[in-house]
Amino acid sequence: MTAQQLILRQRGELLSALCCGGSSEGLESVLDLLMAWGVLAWEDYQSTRLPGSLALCARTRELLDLVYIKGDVACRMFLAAFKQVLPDAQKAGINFGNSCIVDLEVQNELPCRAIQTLQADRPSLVRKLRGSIEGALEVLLDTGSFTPLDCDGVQLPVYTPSQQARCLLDQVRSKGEHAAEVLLQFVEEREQPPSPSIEDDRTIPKECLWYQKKLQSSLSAQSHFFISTNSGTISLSLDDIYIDGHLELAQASSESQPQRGAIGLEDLVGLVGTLNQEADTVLISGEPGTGKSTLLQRLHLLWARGTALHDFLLLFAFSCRTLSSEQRELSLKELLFVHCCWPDGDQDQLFQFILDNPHLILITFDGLDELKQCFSDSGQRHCCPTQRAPIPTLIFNLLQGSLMKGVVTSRPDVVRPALRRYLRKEVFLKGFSPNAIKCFVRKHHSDPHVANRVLESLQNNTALLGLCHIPVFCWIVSKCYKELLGCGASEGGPQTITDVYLMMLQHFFQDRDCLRKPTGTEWLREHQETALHLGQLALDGIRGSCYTFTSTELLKCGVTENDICMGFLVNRRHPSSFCNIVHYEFLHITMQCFFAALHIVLNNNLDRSAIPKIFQPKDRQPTPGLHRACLGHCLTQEEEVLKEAAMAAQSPNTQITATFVSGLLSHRHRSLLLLSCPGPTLDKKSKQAVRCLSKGMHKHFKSIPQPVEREKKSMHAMPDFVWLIKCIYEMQERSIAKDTMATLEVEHLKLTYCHIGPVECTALAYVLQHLRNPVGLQLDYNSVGDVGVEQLLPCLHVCHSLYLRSNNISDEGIRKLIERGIQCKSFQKIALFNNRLTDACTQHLAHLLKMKQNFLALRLGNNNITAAGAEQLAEGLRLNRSLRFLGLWGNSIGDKGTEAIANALKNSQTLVWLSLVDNGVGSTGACAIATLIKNSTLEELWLTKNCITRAGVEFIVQALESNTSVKAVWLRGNELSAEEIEELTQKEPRLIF
Ligand SMILES: Nc1ncnc2c1ncn2[C@@H]1O[C@H](COP(=O)(O)OP(=O)(O)OP(=O)(O)O)[C@@H](O)[C@H]1O
Repeated sequence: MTAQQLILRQRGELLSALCCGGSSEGLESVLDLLMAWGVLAWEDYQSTRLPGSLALCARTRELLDLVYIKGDVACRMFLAAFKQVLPDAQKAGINFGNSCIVDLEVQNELPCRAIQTLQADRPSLVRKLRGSIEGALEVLLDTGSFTPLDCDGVQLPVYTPSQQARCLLDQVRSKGEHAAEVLLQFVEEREQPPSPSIEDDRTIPKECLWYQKKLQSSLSAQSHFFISTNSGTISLSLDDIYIDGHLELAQASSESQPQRGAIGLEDLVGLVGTLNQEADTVLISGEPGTGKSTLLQRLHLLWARGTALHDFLLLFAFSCRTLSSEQRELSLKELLFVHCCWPDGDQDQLFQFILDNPHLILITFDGLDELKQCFSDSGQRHCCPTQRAPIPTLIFNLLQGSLMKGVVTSRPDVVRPALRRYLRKEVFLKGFSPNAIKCFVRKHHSDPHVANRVLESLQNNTALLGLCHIPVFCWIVSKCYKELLGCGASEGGPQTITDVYLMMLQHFFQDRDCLRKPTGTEWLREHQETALHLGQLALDGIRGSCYTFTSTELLKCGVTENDICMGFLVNRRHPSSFCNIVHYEFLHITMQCFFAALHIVLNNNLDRSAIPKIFQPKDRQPTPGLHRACLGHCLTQEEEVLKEAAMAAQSPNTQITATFVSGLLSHRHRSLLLLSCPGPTLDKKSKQAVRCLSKGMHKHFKSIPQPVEREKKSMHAMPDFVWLIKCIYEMQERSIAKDTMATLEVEHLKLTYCHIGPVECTALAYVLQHLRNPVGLQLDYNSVGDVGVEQLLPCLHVCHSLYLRSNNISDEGIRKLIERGIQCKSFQKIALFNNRLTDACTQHLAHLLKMKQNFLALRLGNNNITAAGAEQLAEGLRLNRSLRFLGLWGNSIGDKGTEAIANALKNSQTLVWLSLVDNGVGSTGACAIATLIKNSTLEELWLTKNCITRAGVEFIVQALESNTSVKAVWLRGNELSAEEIEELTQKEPRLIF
């Protein structure tokens, strides 16, 4: 089949592979390559971009048409580019034929002009520039090649670093040859001089190259897992399961530029997102099970294969969990060689090379939260690489950058300001996107029929779909697909995390019982002993922050060979032990928490205080890093009990355990547990848990300060608040949610930066829907996403305002939100600043404005709305009689969009605030705004950072002559000279420049 036919036949698949996930990065990278290879001319490229409003799918279709028309060679090149750019999961199932090898003869002749070089080297220039946009702009400004306005255009906060780099290249091209030369020279100068670099093998001792090979093969081996099943042991490679998770820079690189950009693995140790040039540590933080360890393993594997982290000669990988069990003091040399990889040759020579070339060494620490001590920089300063120190001291000094570069992963709870000071950058791992879930399921099930059925059941159960954003839950759901598909539609399928883990428990137990499957709910009773043994081990571990166990510890808890064979424990050979000591771990820490919870619920002889202890809120904890021993001397006996409880709560894993306890004590699982535990005992435990939850919530409510005069009563949720809400959700008892919410009296509920994803949204909606009076729900700067929005719908009727700034929401999420919002009487305000909205959502927003004549505020700043979207929005604005605030800051509606909006609003008798900041508005737009000013109720008008000239401002001045309501018109950053500003301010003091 020819390449042309392949493209035609697979148009749908190619389209969905390039568009799935909503990110244009795949398409843009394909375009970069096609331009570089000379398949597309500049004009062709432009046709896939113009008009700027084209949605991703439309642009992709445009490209497919273009290459098809260009003939078979172009199609071959397209397929080659596609194959090169997209990750495996996205190109699965696509037939590339054997025609997709790049035909180098088609490439451009060697470029002789700078502009041609920009095109020919586009893919590598994008890579090089994305971490140094600011530097490049500075040089272009200094040489007069760029104006400040050009710079602003490139640095639009909605752009990811790669998009900024492409925009920069396009802008430079439009400026001509000189600008292109300046940029190329800048790039050349930025490239690191090759001082003892990996490229120059001759300067690297043989010893190191051998050691590198050894490290590489050890890390490659670690990417293979051996799983025992009934039919024997199967080997699974990381390649077989890995799907890219969503990585996001935690903070903006500069205050004025709130980067929302998702980044790729390659940017983890690159320049992108650098906050502190002096620091050498990169932190990857993420909630439990979001895939931090897996991501590190992937990074290690790519390094071992030579496909990533090219700048590092040696990579040392450590697990804090394993290091925690090391009691001895070690030197850096011992840490590297004993705990990671033993050198076969001359150790001293190798170590000296490491010390002399720290820039070629990368150290990774997985699971900082699993160290028994919190990070501290106040302890012993340790700079001598051969001197011994306790393991935490050694790690903390490495993280402070006194020795070499490092990457560290951690759950966010334990990342404290002391550590942040030493971070080069912080990156959040946010789990799977909706598309990644699909890819994961498809990769997991080679039978497409099964994969489709699993995906279908997820679509029909959005609570479960929400859970699947956390990879570990996605893995369980995929693994237990038979149990999942076995749930009839009427039963609804798993809804809570506890449901998912119970499903897994049943799956593992029944997998072993293949010859004699217990029926109905008997499976747990059949395996009660195993559950109790493993539960005891798990609980002891959680209490002592211990996640690896020796055979002796297993024995102490009564764990038998048979229990081990159930598959919940995996064994790991301790790297430091030459004496072959085997350590056991639960498959995942959340599984350890689940078993600990199972033990608390099933064990009839447990201490009465077991449940209150695990529900102890975090603020009762001792200062982080404090040891049992230090507290012991100075406390009374009563305080000792409190201390015990506080210690138990110290680990975030205790909270996860408490969440599972709540779930297991839910009425829904009563019939299952009754076979193993007497009813009265279960009732007692359940009452205890409910009491703890209700006490915890009331403590929160009591802490709400009285509002100052004329301010709303507002509650800023503490992290424990979200956890308590999740526990209530796990219990699935509406009466508890109702009773709790009956006493909450606030007008505003603030949950910004609380790591709220779809799972938390499900729980929030479950509880908040019982609020007595509507509130403003502020969820800014979380990871709600489209699935989270859908989960929030049940509580929309009790939200008068919904704030969802920076939440990775797309048009689809907005469509669903509005569909429901229209039916909610109290719903009056929405803030959607910095999401992924395009013109495809404006028709829905217009519909909302038409339908809701009590709607007050619509804030859409920093999205991708263009003139076409503004025109659609205007349809709604024209028919609305209530809107007071309209924010469109940082979109690109231009003059045309401004005319449409101004026209639609010119008879508004309610609008008091309008922002069109940074929208490419020129004097034509200003003229339209002047007509709006004439007879409107507007009080504040924001037109900062546009391209309005004096002529445009004159229209506004004239309009203001007959208007008394307007108090201020902000015009900073437009195209006016200092003299013009002076003169216009004299004329109209309400203009602010
Ligand atoms: N990117 C991924 N691709 C495929 N599967 C993944 C991915 N990330 C995680 N998983 C699955 O989820 C499980 C848990 O992931 P992992 O242990 O990496 O999470 P974590 O964030 O390190 O959790 P914790 O904070 O509890 O240690 C893995 O064993 C794997 O099955």
